[in-house]
Amino acid sequence: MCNFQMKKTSCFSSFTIAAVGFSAYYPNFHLQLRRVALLSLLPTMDVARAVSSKELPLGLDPTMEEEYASLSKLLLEFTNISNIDKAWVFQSGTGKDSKAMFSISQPNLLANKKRKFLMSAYISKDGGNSVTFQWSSFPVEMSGVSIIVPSSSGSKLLVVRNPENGSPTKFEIWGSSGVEKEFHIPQSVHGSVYADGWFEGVSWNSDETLVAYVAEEPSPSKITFNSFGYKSGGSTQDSNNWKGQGDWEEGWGETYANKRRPTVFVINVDSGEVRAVKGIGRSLSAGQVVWAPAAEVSQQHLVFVGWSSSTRKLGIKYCYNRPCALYAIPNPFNELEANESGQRCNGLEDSNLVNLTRGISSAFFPRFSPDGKFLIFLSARSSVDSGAHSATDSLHRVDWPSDGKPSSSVEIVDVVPAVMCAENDGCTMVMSSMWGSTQVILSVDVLSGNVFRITPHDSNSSWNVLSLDKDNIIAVCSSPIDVPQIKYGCLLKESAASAAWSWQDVSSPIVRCSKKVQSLLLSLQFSVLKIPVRGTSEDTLAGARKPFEAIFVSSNCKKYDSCDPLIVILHGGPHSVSSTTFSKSLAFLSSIGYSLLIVNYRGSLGFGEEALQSLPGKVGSQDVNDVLTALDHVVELELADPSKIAVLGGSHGGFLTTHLIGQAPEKFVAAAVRNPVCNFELMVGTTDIPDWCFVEAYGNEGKLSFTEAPSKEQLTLFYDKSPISHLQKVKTPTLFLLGAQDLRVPVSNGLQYARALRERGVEVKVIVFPDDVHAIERPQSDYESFLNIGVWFKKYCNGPLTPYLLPLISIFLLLSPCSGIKIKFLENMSSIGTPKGLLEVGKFALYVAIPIALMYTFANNTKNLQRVMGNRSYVVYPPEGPRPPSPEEMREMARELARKNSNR
Ligand SMILES: CC(=O)N[C@@H](C)C(=O)N[C@@H](C)C(=O)O
Repeated sequence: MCNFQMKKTSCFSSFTIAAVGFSAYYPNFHLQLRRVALLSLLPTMDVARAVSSKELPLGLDPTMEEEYASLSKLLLEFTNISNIDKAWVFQSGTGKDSKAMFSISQPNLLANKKRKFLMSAYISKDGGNSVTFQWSSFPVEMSGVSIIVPSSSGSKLLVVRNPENGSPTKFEIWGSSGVEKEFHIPQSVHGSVYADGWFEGVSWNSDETLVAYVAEEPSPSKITFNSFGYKSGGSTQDSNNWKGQGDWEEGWGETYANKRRPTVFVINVDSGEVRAVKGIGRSLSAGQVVWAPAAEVSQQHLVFVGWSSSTRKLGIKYCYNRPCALYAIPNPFNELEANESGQRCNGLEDSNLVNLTRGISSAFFPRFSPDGKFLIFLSARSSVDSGAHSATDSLHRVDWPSDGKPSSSVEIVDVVPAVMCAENDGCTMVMSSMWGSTQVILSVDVLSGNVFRITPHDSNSSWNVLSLDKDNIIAVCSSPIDVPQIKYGCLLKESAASAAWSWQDVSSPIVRCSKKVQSLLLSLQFSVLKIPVRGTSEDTLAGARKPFEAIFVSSNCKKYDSCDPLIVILHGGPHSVSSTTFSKSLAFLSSIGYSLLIVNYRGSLGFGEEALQSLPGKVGSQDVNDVLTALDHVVELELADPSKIAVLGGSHGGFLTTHLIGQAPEKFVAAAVRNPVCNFELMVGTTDIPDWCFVEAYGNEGKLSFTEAPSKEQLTLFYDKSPISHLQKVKTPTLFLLGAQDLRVPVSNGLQYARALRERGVEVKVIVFPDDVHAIERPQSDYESFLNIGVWFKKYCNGPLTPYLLPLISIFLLLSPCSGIKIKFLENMSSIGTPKGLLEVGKFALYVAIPIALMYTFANNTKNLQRVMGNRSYVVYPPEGPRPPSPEEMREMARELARKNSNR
């Protein structure tokens, strides 16, 4: 097994490779007072507000206040669950045992930041395949830390603290007994170190004396004015002068507002000297830097990814379709070559800069094999060439020259090409990757391209690599109903073809949840449903005819005769995927009495390129129909009650949600959207990715017709394909959650649609988060969003009166109208043998039977009982009566249904 590590998301689609120091680090949030602008557009609420405006805060629905309070408590318990972000393993001197360090995060709601901490464990092996983890007693908080990266020997730890308010960036070098060195790098040298998970790259060289990293270039000097006008030469700012703005410079869009160009620096960790890597022209944004192997340290090169931007920089977040290449450049501490570079290039590209991947439109996540023989990288060329923002990635290899001197004529070998049509033959992919709706761990032989799925084939849970411990794997496994669990995987047989892995549960104190959350999760079940495609045409390629998937989460203590309300959940992109990974917010929704139908409609990642590419040009129809097909499927299986269906989606998922309430207005009792795309025509002129509107609306030819100045005809098509064109039919009450700083789907899209619904008298509630971007994931905003989603759906799916209705009707029937019948019945007792008497007996039986049946249904419906009596405590009653269908039974029912459908 190759002992270098790669991981994450979607081998059919987008792999990412996580080596040391490269993963989802959360930017250092600034402490802010929460300012949530809440704009209620609900006309019917005005009366209620008039009554209780003194007592209730703005936007709180008086009829739902109790619900709001109880759900807010439960949501806190879900929110507090920790997340394992990364792990590193260090070998002990004896080589037998090892030590692991885990980086963990947890929302800190009061500070509105992520709390980050480290937890260590000593791993001892018993000689067989069994391991024991001895954990440190407490985690250690890393406050104000942007990045931590241990050196490969594990003897040094780099800690980077990014500046707030223009102060210097702090670099700390820690040893086992404390801080050994601390360096402050002023803004005149560079700005913040990139810690975004994309441009980000931090790499120790082999003798652990230098660290290469990516940071914002220093601010350019600005034009100065004083009371005489323009002042040539500039000066520091004081009360006698002021700085002009100068030219506006394009940025990389969403989440990169106000970030300066990423470029490469190297710091000497002994002296603290920092050198910018010379020779990278201004038209290149650089990221993901790593050291290349070399026979001598003085000859070392750096390899990095360069994104060229001679024209407009289009948004790069979630967009793998931006062309990029791998470059090699000499180490700036190699005096001779660096000085020559500096003199030669003068800010332009240098002849020492070698483009290693000329023959391919995309190359990123470079990693070297431990023996230094291979450079492995990913390519999103399917995305670049088609224009789809994310598509099926491929894996490539370059044989690194033995003299360590890179050349642009290296041959690029395809190790794992993009998968066109997903097959179920068991071993198609690489590393940690999406496999349909589940994330699996795969191993690949980079020479032969052989790929093995090494996580259990019968597991519907999602698995992710955290770190390698020599040839063993530390992984994390979770599902919609199981919080993340650490697993330790050992290779049982070396023979690659029959590679078998044993996976051991590692007990850990990290991901603990409250007893209440545990008991709620125990009452849930989930399965992955295969949904047969409806309405294909002759042009539909094989990969787009295959069933797509939906994850179905439901209560396991429910009876056949009643269904919980269902929330249809729709991911964005559209080329992303909802996996079976644990999600705190979705687990919260399923725990408060909803079934979830999480649809991976065609176009999602993880199902092969043909299925994915079937969507561009057909958004608003093919994806909408897939969702309706999935919905009909669960209704036919009697897993959902068609009168209690809500829908929730963000971004493109919000596009689908608003399309669904317009195109199928009878089907949904409530909807909630997060930064929804409601109007392409408006979006195309305001978003950071106008090319996305062209590709999704027109299909792949949209890549060619993309222009910054759309024609009247193009704008008309954009309107016609948008949810706003179905607005007149909408009647579903809809909750809008909007981030005011969203550059991807600017807030105007959601606001325009919400205002138009209000104008038509549809119930609408809008919450705008003033400091949030597209993802609305700052802790307080995320919390308030899902609390409101829970309450909104409660209000419309099972409003406060619903659970009381059955017993009320029963009592009414038993007591009032029945009395007359009872008297008549008694009066007619004498004539019981006559037809008239028999009629009265019949009527009497009916009037008694109906309420008794209603009461019986009500009493048997443990969920209703729970809602009436247990809303505050969330007691889960043990199941009574027949068991609900198990996931396997559900699958069998689905197969049966598919057989019936195909016979029709
Ligand atoms: C490419 C992209 O950002 N598309 C948006 C419209 C979108 O749907 N975004 C996804 C990634 C989201 O979930 O926010």
